[in-house]
Amino acid sequence: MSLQDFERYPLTFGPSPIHPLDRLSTHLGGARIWAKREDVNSGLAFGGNKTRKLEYIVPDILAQGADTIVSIGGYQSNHTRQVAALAAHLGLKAVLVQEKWVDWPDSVNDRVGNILLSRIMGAEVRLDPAGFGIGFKDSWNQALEDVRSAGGRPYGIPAGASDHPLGGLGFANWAQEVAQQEQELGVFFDTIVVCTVTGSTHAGMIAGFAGQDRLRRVIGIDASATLAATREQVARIARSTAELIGLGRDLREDEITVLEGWAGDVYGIPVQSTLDAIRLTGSLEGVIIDPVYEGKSMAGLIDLVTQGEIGKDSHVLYAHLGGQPALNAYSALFTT
Ligand SMILES: Cc1ncc(COP(=O)(O)O)c(CNC2(C(=O)O)CC2)c1O
Repeated sequence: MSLQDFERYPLTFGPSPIHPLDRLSTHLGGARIWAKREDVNSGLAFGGNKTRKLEYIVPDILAQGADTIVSIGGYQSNHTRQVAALAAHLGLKAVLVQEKWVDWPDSVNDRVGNILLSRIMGAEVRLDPAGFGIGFKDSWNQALEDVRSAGGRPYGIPAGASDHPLGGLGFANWAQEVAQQEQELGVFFDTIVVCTVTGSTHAGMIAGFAGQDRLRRVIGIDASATLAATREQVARIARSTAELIGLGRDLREDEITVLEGWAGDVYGIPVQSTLDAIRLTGSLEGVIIDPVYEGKSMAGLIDLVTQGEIGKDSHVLYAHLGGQPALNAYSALFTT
């Protein structure tokens, strides 16, 4: 089998754009930094990395004749918002379990940003007091059972669409798309930097790039603050995806890199480096990143470039995976 053997249901406009971040690169005085923009990849409710993953899951949803998609995330989950958009697009129902993944002192957490959008798109939003975790949750299983009991035909998508058998294909395809765009741009991105939480974005990239001729580093920046669990999940999904697409060899340990240091103590709570990265990227490039995910991966990129871990001669590609709607739940951090 190869990636081309898997049906993809297009939800994106086509290849997501790649552009240089030259003011940021000059400011940091090191590698040339570029961004690949999943935050503008689709017309479905601001798109994002999950929309790419869902392209490979839709054929299975349709083949199973499901009438309701059931998924899970935190109150400000970008994933569940993208599932709501997909359900609306396909004419299906959506049941979204939104757990209290972030103990954030703002009264609007469950009323603005992503959860607001999901409600607008007609999803059934179920608030649940359970805390953060990237594994399978009882609340999700219960939601599936409830749909069945009501006579519905549910299709379950786990958190982040990561621990789904097809969850890594979207970003294995992303890796092929990057190789194509490098030809057009006349550049080679020796380093990729990506935020990692439930893992299949990063894992798909690892599997996709592993089959290419030129070696490159794919650096995951942990934003889960549950590093061991995320490292295990990335490795497991990368290996299963590599097998699905017929890589034909085992992945080496050095192909699976998840770095800690920018997640802070708990998932979903920005730390100073997160806020600094958000303001720097915003003020130098007019590019908006969020406090839960991309602000943490950009903080990692900034340190790796300024410390020379990513060399001055490198071209580093920053995966901007979306996430901006959640900023509305963190507005108290940006009052000046
Ligand atoms: C904007 C953004 N950037 C990076 C990530 C991390 O991707 P992975 O979960 O595939 O590792 C998310 C995930 N979000 C989750 C969600 O529920 O939104 C799955 C956690 C993301 O939304």
